[in-house]
Amino acid sequence: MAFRSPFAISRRLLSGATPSARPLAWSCAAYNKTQRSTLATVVPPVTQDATGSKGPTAMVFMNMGGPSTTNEVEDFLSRLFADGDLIPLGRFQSYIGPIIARRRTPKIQKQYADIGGGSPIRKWSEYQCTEMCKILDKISPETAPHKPYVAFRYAAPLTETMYNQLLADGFGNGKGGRAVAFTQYPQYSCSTTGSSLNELWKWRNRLEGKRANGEVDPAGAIQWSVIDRWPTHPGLVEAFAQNIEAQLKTYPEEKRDQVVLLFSAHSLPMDVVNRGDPYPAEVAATVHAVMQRLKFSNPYRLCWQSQVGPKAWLGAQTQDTVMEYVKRGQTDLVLVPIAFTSDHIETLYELDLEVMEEANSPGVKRAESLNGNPIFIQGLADLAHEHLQKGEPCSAQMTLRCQGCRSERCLEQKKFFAGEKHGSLVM
Ligand SMILES: C=CC1=C(C)c2cc3[nH]c(cc4nc(cc5[nH]c(cc1n2)c(C)c5CCC(=O)O)C(CCC(=O)O)=C4C)c(C)c3C=C
Ligand code: FES
Ligand SMILES: [Fe+2]
Repeated sequence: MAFRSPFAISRRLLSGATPSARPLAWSCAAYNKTQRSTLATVVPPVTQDATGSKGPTAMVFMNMGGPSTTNEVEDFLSRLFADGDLIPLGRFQSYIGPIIARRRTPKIQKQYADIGGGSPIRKWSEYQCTEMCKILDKISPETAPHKPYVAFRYAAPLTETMYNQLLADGFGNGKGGRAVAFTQYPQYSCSTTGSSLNELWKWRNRLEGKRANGEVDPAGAIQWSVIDRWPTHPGLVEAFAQNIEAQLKTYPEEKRDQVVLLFSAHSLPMDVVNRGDPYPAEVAATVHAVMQRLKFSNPYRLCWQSQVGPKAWLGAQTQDTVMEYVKRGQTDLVLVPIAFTSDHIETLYELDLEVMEEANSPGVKRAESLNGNPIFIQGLADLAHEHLQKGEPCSAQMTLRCQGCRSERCLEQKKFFAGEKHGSLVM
């Protein structure tokens, strides 16, 4: 079965929205024609070739994704509400999920319409991954060429599509090859990165297991490793810090150091927090590292946004925080989205339209998202390079399940990605 490159599909949808004037090598039709057919036969196992390279290496960016057009909103929400790792609805998930998704669709469609007709996450993910791979080819020739892939959890290109593409491109299928699952959530949550890894593990077993009566033959299978978290990586911290500094410069010098920095992250339901999810602590670690880099120049707080439904969620909420400080007379505030690496509905709609409008004060501003920031993309390449050189399957943190976790899926997935070396430690 022939699969179109997920990147080629995106170019059609976004029609010229790619933020680079240069052509994206991996999405170029000519490149696909020549390179893919070659790749399909020559992907070597992870032994060094005559040039000294152990490549090609597939670099797979994992994220939740978003609807590129308003027509995709219902499918996006249906997948999201079908995900028991994100929204556990018990035995009736497959019935209740689609009902909630359908009822929520018009409201969310309107929000995407208001931010320009769709989520920019696909455009940015493809750009960031492609640019990172170009840098990696230069700084890590021993694992070159690096091939960019994107695997989204709830929107195209889905994990299944990406995996089929990997196989079509000559990875796996008895030929081995190395692939890195690189989460684009800097801070680990079982509801985000954990869910993406569960999905990747599922499709690995389904698609590679086809070869030998459902059993995956490890000899010729893709060799996976995982970049599972990077909350304090210097490239991430530097990019955030520079964006904050740029926004602070827009205030008059005499009151610049009195501007309050409000770091804002997507909230988590309290039952997920109490289960022991690592995300709140890792978000706090990012905030602290950024403030350390800024030499604690300004007062700051961390607050939480985008709670959905009637459950208790981690607070204080971003909107309440802004309104409370404005009410107290603190009208110079810089909002800093700290848990996502590109713009999305939470920044473009919730912060820029809802929060800013309600605050109704010119002193309330937002730091730019990382998007195509070259410092950030260089940071991604450095991080990937460090990972490739280390040769570890994942971080030590991956071997621990949450204290309250009862999920067999989490257990098996973690054992798999922790690999031979650390798999026995998973508990
Ligand atoms: C680090 C980021 C995120 C965490 C943690 C997270 C947890 C989480 N989210 C929901 C429910 C929904 N999230 C929705 C959209 C959405 N979520 C994030 C990020 C995180 N979510 C983003 C970036 C987006 C928007 C994507 C885009 O296209 O811009 C939605 C859909 C929108 C809506 O219906 O309001 C839901 C639902 C839960 C329950 C949860 C933790 C368990
Ligand atoms: S819920 Fe955290 S490891 Fe399973
Ligand atoms: Fe969310």
